[in-house]
Amino acid sequence: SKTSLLDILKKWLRLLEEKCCVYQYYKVPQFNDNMQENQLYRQISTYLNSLPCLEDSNFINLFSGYKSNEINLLLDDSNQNIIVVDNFLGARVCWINEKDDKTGLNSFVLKIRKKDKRRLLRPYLQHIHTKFDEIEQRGNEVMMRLFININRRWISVPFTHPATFDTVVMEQDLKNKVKADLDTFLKSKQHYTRIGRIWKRNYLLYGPSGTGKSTFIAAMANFLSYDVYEINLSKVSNNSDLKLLLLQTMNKSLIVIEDLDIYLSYSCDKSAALTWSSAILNFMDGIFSCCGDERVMIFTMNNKDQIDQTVLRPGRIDFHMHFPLCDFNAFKSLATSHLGLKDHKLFPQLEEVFQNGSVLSHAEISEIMISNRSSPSRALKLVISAHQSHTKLLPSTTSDKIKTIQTNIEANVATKPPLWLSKSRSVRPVEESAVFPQGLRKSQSVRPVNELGTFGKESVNELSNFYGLIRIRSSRGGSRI
Ligand SMILES: Nc1ncnc2c1ncn2[C@@H]1O[C@H](COP(=O)(O)OP(=O)(O)OP(=O)(O)O)[C@@H](O)[C@H]1O
Repeated sequence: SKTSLLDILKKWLRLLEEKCCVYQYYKVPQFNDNMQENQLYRQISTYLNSLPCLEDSNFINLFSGYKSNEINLLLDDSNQNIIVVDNFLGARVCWINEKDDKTGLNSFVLKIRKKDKRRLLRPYLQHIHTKFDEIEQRGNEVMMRLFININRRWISVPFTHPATFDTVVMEQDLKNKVKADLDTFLKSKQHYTRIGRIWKRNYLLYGPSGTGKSTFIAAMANFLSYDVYEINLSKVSNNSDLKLLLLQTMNKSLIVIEDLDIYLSYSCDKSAALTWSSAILNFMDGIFSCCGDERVMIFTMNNKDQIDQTVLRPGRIDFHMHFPLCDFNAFKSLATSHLGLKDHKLFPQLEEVFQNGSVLSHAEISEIMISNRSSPSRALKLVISAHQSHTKLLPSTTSDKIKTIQTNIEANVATKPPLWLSKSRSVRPVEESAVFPQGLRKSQSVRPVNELGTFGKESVNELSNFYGLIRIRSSRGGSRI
């Protein structure tokens, strides 16, 4: 046909042109010799992926987009010799994707006619830079990204965590302090340069599990509109991998290491803790930490007492934030947001039980409220009873939780009846003839005791159900170097 003949002709013309006309080639590797990401490579990749002519390229990946009916075309950098042809100032420029067989690293090769090079090269690269900034700007408005490490590389997914400083329940003063600290940090580029310090800020968030540390990190990211790089240390095999990961992070980002105490705690494995300490110290303020600007590093821990205190000294950690168990004020905020309660007749009683000490995390109270949304009174009673029974809800497996609570109940039932186990709000009267453990009398209003003097299957099921609703983070394991 006419078109295919035209195509063949064009192809021949191109081949002829390549033979006769001298082209200039420019290679843009993805990484430099120090394995630092070449920003130009990133800009070109983003730019090429935005070109409508991408669909004319010889090999392209198709992905479903963010919206359900959207299809995105993306360069496949695992394949080599993919050609994308662009037009700039009336000239034809050609990009070829190459992959080094030995190292497996990618690069882009720009091919332009020699006669065009003076006129085109600089304005074209400037054009790519400007387009990249525009795309990033748009992207940031639409979507931030969460990066996670797979060994020595990052992969990313859209960051869509809805937490904000308004939704995180904590002391307002502390929230304001953090906001002010971040605001000052953002405006302080010149100050940091003047005093010869790297423009970064390190935070330590510490406290029991489920008190909102990770949620607060998400709120900080949303406040700053920064991408988040979450380093999973169990996927990092040594100090240089950690450096490499740091080198590949971008400016204006949050770099997070969660549960650092697991790796640094002397009580577990002293030599591993020492190795990690040195790696983390380098990471926090070593010479490598100066690559890049405007970064906030966040470390979380359950307990900061069992680790080498040099890790926590000023300069390494600039801001310490304690996340305690849920107190009465926090409880009231959760009751408002989760149950729509501003006040309740049980609040005075709740205030009293909280005064004797908090035993539940925000996560645990949230779950009680979420699973009893249809009955706020029941949710409040469960919180009261959990405090009264002084039951720690921390064992990691459901069967352990059930065992723990049963033991607690059996030990305490005579003095502290765990009413919160009862599904019905009214307390069932105890039969005169029933046999009760530990001399329980009928005047004591507790419910689920069977003839054998133990909690029946039904009660254990209730426990299972109750605990099943509590989302406690999986046991905090992880391999070490
Ligand atoms: N202070 C809080 N304000 C609002 N919600 C909270 C708070 N703390 C916990 N939550 C709720 O509990 C869940 C778990 O909290 P989160 O993961 O932030 O706790 P954590 O302190 O990071 O726990 P861990 O130490 O186990 O990582 C969150 O999804 C959130 O819904």
